Amino acid sequence: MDTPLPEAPAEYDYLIVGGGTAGSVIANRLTEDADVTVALIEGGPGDLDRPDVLTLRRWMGLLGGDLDYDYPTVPQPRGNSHIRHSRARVLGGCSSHNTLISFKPLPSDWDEWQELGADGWNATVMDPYYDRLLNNIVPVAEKDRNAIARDFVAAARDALDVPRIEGFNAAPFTEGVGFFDLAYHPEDNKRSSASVAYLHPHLIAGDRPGLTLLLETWAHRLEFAGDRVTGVRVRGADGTDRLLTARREVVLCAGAVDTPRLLLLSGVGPAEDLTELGIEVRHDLPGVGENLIDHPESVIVWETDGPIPENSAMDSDAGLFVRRNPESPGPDLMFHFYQIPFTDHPERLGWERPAHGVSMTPNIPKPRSRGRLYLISADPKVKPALDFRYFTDEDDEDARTLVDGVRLARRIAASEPLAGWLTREVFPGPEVTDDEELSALLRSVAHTVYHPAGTCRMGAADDEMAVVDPRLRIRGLSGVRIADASVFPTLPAVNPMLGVLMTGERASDLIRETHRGGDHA
Ligand SMILES: Cc1cc2nc3c(=O)[nH]c(=O)nc-3n(C[C@H](O)[C@H](O)[C@H](O)COP(=O)(O)OP(=O)(O)OC[C@H]3O[C@@H](n4cnc5c(N)ncnc54)[C@H](O)[C@@H]3O)c2cc1C
Repeated sequence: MDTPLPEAPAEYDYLIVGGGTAGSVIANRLTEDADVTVALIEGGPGDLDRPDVLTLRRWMGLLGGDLDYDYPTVPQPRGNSHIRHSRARVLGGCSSHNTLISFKPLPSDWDEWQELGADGWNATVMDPYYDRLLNNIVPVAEKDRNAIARDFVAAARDALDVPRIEGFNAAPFTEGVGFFDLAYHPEDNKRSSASVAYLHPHLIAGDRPGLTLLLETWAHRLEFAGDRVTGVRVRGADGTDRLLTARREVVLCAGAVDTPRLLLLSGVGPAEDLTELGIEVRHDLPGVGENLIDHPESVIVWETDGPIPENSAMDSDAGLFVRRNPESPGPDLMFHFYQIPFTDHPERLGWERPAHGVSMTPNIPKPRSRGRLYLISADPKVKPALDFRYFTDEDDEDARTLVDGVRLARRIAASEPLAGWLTREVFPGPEVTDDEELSALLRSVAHTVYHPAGTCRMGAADDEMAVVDPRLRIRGLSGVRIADASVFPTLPAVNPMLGVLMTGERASDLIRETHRGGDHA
C-alpha cells in the first residue's frame, strides 16, 4: 500500500491531494469499496513510527520544526505582525500536531452555512456525521485533570455564573466551563488524529489494496482537458516530476492555505492577479483566496506561587464559553486555560516570563474581520501571502471581544479557589485598565488559535464569489472538488477540527453518490 513513487501506477479512480484531516477520512471511505483505486498524495512523511508526532502532549515541540510549513502573515496594522501560522507537513495534517480539542459544531454554526447558500449543510443533515467519526473522542481523563485547571473551572463557574459542563458534545450550549473532550487515548496519551483513526488500521492490516499512499510527494499543478481537471503534476522527494491522472475525480484536501495556493498556481483564481504574475488564466474564479478567516486570541498571564502539578493531557485541557450578547445564537467569547505561562509575544515587547504561571487566552468565536490569501510570485516554492486583516471590522467588535475577555479573566482570577494559587498578574499587568490601552496591548500580542479557513468558500451555485457549490464542486470546472477547512463559509463558534472531519465524511458521501449514479463530477 505504501508504494514508492516510481513504481506507482499513474492512473487512479481518485486522486486526493493532501493526506491531512479531511483527506484521511475521504481516502478511507472511498477505499471501503474494494473496486475503487485512490492515490493519497501527501507532502509530508508518514506518522506510524513517530512518537514525537503521536504523543499528544509533545504538540508544542512540533511547531516551527521540520514538520511545519510555517506560514508568516503580512504586516497587520491593527494586530500582531509576528504571528507564524503552523500547518503540519505530515500524514494526518494538522490533526497530527494540534491539541485535538474536539467540539461538534453547534447547530447554529451549520444552519448559518445553509443560510449563506450552502444548501444541504444544515444541522439536521450534518449532526449525524458526528456519530460516524472513527476518532476516539473522550473527556479529559481524571488522571490528566490538573488541580489548577479544576480550580479554574470552579472559579469561572462561580465568578461568571455559567454552568459547569461535563461533556461539551452532549448537547448544544451557549455558555459553560469545563474540561474538553479530546481525540486521544488517555492510557498512553496517543493521538487519535485523522491518520491514526482512519488510516493506521489499514496501513497495519494491509487490507485496502485500492489505496496507494504517496508520501513526501508535492502536488504543484493541476492538469486540465478544457474545463475538466484530469490529473495532478507531482514532485517526489527525489525531485522527480510526474503526472498522475484521475479516471473519476481529483479531490483537493490540502488545507486552507495550500488548496487555494495550488489553484492559483494552476491558473484558477482572480484573472487580474494571475495575469499580473504571469500565470496563464485557466479559469477566472474571483473568490479563490478571499474570505480568509481565523479565530484570533490574546493572552493574560499570571505568576503562580510555585510549581504547578505535572499531570495533564496537553497543557490546555479546560476552557470557558460566554455569551455576552443574548441575541447571539451561540457563545461570543471563548477562553482556553493554559497551565503554562504563554508569554511568547509579550516577551517580544519586554515582558518577563515567570518561572511558574498560567494563562487564559480569550478568543473570538465568530470573528467579523475578513482577510485574503494571494500569491506574490509564480514560483511554486514562494509561500503565499496571508493577510488576515485582524481587527479591521467596522464596528471594532473583534477587538472589543478581547478587552471584555481580559475583564472577565480578571474576575475569574480574583475568585477562589483559583485566586489562592496566583501571586500577580504578569501580562498585561493590573495597572492597565483603560479600554483603549488594553485594546492596543492585547492586539499587539494577539496570537492565532491556528484555525485559518474559508479561502475557497462554499456557496450557492450562482454566488460569484463562491469557489465551490454545495456539492463541493469547483464552480465552472468539472472533475474536481474541494474538501477541507478552505470551504468553510464561516468558522464554527468552537474549535473546527471535528467540523473538518465531518466535512470529509459528507464529501465522501457526495462523491460516492455521484459515481453510484454513473455520473461524472
Ligand atoms: C497548532 C494547532 C493546534 C490546533 N488545535 C486544534 C484543536 O485543538 N481543536 C480543533 O478543533 N482544531 C485545532 N486546530 C485546527 C485544526 O487542526 C485544523 O482546522 C484542521 O486540522 C485542518 O484540516 P484540513 O484537512 O483543512 O488541513 P490539514 O489537516 O492541514 O491537511 C492538509 C494536508 O495537505 C498536505 N498538503 C498541503 N499541500 C500539499 C500539496 N501541494 N501536495 C501534497 N500535500 C499537500 C499537508 O501536508 C497536510 O497533510 C489546530 C491547528 C493547529 C495548527
